[in-house]
Amino acid sequence: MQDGVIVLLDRDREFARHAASLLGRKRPHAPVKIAANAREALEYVRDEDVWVLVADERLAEVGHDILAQALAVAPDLAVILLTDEASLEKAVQALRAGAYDFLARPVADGPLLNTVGNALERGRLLEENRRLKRKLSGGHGEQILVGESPAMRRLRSAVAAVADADYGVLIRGESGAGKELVARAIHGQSRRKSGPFVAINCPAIPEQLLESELFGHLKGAFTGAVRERKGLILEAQGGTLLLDEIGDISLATQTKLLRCLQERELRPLGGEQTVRFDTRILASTNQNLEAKLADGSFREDLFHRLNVLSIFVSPLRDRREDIPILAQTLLSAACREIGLPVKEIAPEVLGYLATRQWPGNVREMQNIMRRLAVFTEGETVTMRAVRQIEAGNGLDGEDQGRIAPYKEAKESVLRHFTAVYLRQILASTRGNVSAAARESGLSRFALQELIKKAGIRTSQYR
Ligand SMILES: Nc1ncnc2c1ncn2[C@@H]1O[C@H](COP(=O)(O)OP(=O)(O)OP(=O)(O)O)[C@@H](O)[C@H]1O
Repeated sequence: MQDGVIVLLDRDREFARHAASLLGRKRPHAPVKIAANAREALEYVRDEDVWVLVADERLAEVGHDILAQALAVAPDLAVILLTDEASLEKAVQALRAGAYDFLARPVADGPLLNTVGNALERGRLLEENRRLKRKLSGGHGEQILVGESPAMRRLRSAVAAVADADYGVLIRGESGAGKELVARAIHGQSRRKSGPFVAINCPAIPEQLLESELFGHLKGAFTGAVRERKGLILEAQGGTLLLDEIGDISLATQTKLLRCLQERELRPLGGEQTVRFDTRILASTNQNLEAKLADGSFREDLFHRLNVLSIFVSPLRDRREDIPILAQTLLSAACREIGLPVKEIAPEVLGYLATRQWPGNVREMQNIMRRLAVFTEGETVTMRAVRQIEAGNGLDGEDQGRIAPYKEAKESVLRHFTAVYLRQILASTRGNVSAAARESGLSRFALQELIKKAGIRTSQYR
């Protein structure tokens, strides 16, 4: 993988040329540019993915001006100042002004290579950091309950009312209606908000493992327990645990859960000692628990423990006025998730979505918006795109039902893939083609050709 650019700006042209050739040989992953003056250096910083600027402090004209200007454009830039004398005062001045380091003349090859090498290493770490951040964004961090229908307003008031009570809350509603989001909102508005929020989807865990997931186990507690495990109730210590889809847990686990909720302490599998915990337990279900109470498959005493307070999340069909704002919010989030510019939804699409059936509720809408974000070519989502998506075809589906010849179908897939890929990478490098070339492993020229062919304007991403 290539590093970012190194820019050299020195009044001593001879030294600049020597430094460029030395760095070119010893730090071959970083392109080196010699700037003729401060203005040109700043242009490089603005237009290219510059990681390191080695600048003559005297060329900076008025003191550290170039430093301030360069850092204003690229706050992560490492500026190495070349000073005329090695004095503590100089060093302190430069570092205070935001320089990464300084080198006193005459600059020997060793210190130059070391200092620039360290700055490049820092650039790599920053880049990696940005990459991880991009990956992580789109998590549940700032999600809020969107919607202005009376049902949604009532839901938000209910969340606010129960948030601080610290009792159990049973959150009911159809699948995909937003029960987990409500649980997160309760946690986020409670005094436990700085503690962890943990959710466990109970039916997804095999019955014999659920107890150890919840209460933890000691090493050797059962075959396969090769090391001690804490259990989710303790992992959510100081915070909130959501038991998602509580309806189907076995009577044995129900009994253990009830005891632990009553005593506020638990005993890990294979352990003798009990451990006290301070975790708020919320539960959700899309089932008719009353019917389960009646046929004895759910314990009444546990039901009352979990259901001290109860919140109902209505299905999307009962709050259709929320559909347009939800659709736009979910589409924007999906675009951000994959690093594309935010798209708009055409009015006739909003009209259609508002009348459509939503058996999978908000989750179904989220899936559709994610697909539309990827497969919509322009800035606006049209009915044509929606029809393609709903026909289970994210591609050029003008002739539904027709099987295209292999070559044509492959090209169509490739064209879509390339367009999505280019948009994604340009968004992540904010339209910087050199950085995009580096990240993609393509040459700048090849990338530029692809961009041209796809009819994408890079300026749109700056
Ligand atoms: N009012 C809302 N505003 C914004 N996003 C929402 C809203 N309701 C649901 N979502 C989003 O829709 C998706 C499905 O919601 P969630 O997982 O909370 O549903 P659920 O009822 O817990 O589903 P399940 O019963 O299948 O577990 C989530 O990504 C959630 O963030």
